Amino acid sequence: MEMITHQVRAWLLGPHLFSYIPICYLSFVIARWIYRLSPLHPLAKFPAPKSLLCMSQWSEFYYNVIHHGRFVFFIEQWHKELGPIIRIGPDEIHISDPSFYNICYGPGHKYIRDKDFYDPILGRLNATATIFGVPEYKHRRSIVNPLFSKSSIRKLEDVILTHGRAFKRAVSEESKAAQAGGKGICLSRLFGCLAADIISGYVYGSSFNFLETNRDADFFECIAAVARFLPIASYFRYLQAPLFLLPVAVLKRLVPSTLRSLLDLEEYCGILADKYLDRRTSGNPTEKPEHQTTIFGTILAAETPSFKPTRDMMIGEAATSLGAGYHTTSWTLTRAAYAAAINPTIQQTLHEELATAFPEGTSEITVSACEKLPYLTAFVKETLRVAPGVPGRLPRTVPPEGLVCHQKFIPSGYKVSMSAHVMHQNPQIYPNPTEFNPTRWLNTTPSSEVEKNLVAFSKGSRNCLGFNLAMAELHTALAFLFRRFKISLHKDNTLTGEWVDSYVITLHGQLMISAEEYSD
Ligand code: HEM
Repeated sequence: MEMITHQVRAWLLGPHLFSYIPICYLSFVIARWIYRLSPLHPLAKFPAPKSLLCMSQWSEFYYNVIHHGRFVFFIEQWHKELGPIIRIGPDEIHISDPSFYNICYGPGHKYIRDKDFYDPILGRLNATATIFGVPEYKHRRSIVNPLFSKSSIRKLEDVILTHGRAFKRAVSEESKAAQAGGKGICLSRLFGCLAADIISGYVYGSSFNFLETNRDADFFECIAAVARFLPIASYFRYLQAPLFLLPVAVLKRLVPSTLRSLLDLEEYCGILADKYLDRRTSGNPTEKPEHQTTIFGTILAAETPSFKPTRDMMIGEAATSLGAGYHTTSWTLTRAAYAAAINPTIQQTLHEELATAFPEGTSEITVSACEKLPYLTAFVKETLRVAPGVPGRLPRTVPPEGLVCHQKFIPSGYKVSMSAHVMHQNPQIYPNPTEFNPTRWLNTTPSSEVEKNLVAFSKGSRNCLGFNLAMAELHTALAFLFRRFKISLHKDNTLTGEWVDSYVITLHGQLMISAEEYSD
C-alpha cells in the first residue's frame, strides 16, 4: 500500500506532470472545437456560414482585422444567403428580424451586455458605460442623465451655438485661404474640431477650443489610433488588465506615442475633478448653478448618504463622454456633408429651407429652430441610417428563460446580437437601401416602420446617453454650414462614402472641399 502511495505521489509530483499541461490544454481546445462544430452544440441548428473559420473566437479577428473592420458587411451578406437568424460565432446568434430589436435592446434590462465584448473596449474607466450590473447601472445612469436631457440642452444651448459660429468662421477663413492658395478645405478635420470643442465645452465646462487654437492637435491622431486598435482590443484583454493597474505616469512611458494624448485626457479630467472636489472640501460644493452644468458638478450634486461620488468616477464619466461623443458625431457630420457635396439637389433643398427659416443669416440659428426643419431633420436621419455612428453588432446575453427565435430555441447564457447597419439596410423597411434619399423621412410618424427601425442610438435601457446632445449638434452644425456655404468636392478629396466598423464608425480618407460663401 505504501509502495502504491509512493508511486502515485511520485507520478503527481514528478517533472513529467508539467509536460502533461500543454497536452491537456491542447486536448481541451480540440475537444471544445469539435463540440462547437458538432450537432450536439445547442446552436448547431442555426444556419452558419461555412467560411466562418471553424467557429473559433478568432473568426471575428479574421473578419475585422484582416478584412479591416468589415465583419458587419460579411454578416449582412450571410443574412442574404442564410436567412434572418444565423450563427456568427461559437456561442453567438445574429438576428436581422427587426421585430426582435425591442426584445433584445428595449426597456427591461433583461438582455445584459456581453462582458467579453465590452470589457476590453471600455477598459478601466469607472463610468456608466462600463457598468454591467443592473441596479448599479440604473442608479449611475440616473445620476448622469440630467446633464444630457432636452432641458439641459436648452440651458446649455449657447455652448453649441458658440462653437457652431466658430466653425462657420473657420470654414470662411479656410475658404479664403484656399482660394488664394488653390488648396482644399479639410472639412472632416473642422468637424472633428467642432465635435471635440462642443463635447469638452458641454461636459467639462471648458472647451478645448481646437477650432480657434489648434486644428492639428495630437488628439485627432490619438483618437484615430484608438479606433484602429479597438477591433483587436479583445485579443489583448489579459495584457490590458495588469497594464491598467499601473499609474498613468508609468503607462505613458509604455504606450505608443500616438496613444499618449488619451492618457493626457485622463490626467486633464483628473485635474478638473480635483478642482470640484477641492471646492467641496472647502465647504463650497456646487452652489454656483453653472458648476452643476458639467459632468463633475452633476455627479457631486447627486451625493446622498448612500452615494459618495469619487474622483475615479468623475474621471471615468468625463473621459467616456468625450470618447463616445466625439468620434461618432464628427464622422456623422462628415458623411452628411459628403452626401450633400456630391448631390447638388439635396444641397440646394437644404440651403433653401435654411434660408427661409433664417432669412437674416446664421445669427438667427437656434437648436430648437433647426430641429423643427423637416428637410434638415430628414437629411440627418438619412445620414444616421446609411452611416450609423456605432454600426456593428451589440452582443447581449440571453436571460434565464431563453429566447425562441423563428421556432428555434436559444438557451440562456448564449449571445444574441443585432447591428444598426443590418437593420438600416433592410429593403422591406427602407426600399433601395443603398440610395441616399432624405425624402424617405418626410411625412413619417413616430410609429411608422421607417422611424421605429432607425436604431443608430440603440434603444431602451442602454441607449445612447448623448442622444439629445448629438442630435442638437448634428442639426446646428449642418445648419451653419449649408445656410452660409455652397460646397463641392475638391480635387484633393480622398473620402468616399465607404466606412469601416471599429466599434465606432470610421470613414476612409479625408473630406476635402471647396466652399463658396453666400452673400446674404
Ligand atoms: C451621432 C452620434 C452618436 C451615435 C450614433 C451614438 C450611438 C450610440 C449607441 C448605439 C450606443 C449604445 C452602444 C451599446 O449598446 O453598446 C451609445 C452609447 C453611449 N453614447 Fe452615444 N452616440 C452618439 C453620440 C454621443 C454623444 C454626443 C455622447 C456624449 C455624451 C454619447 C455618449 C454615449 C455614452 C456615454 C454611451 C454609453 C451609455 C450606457 O452604456 O449607458 N454618444 N451611443
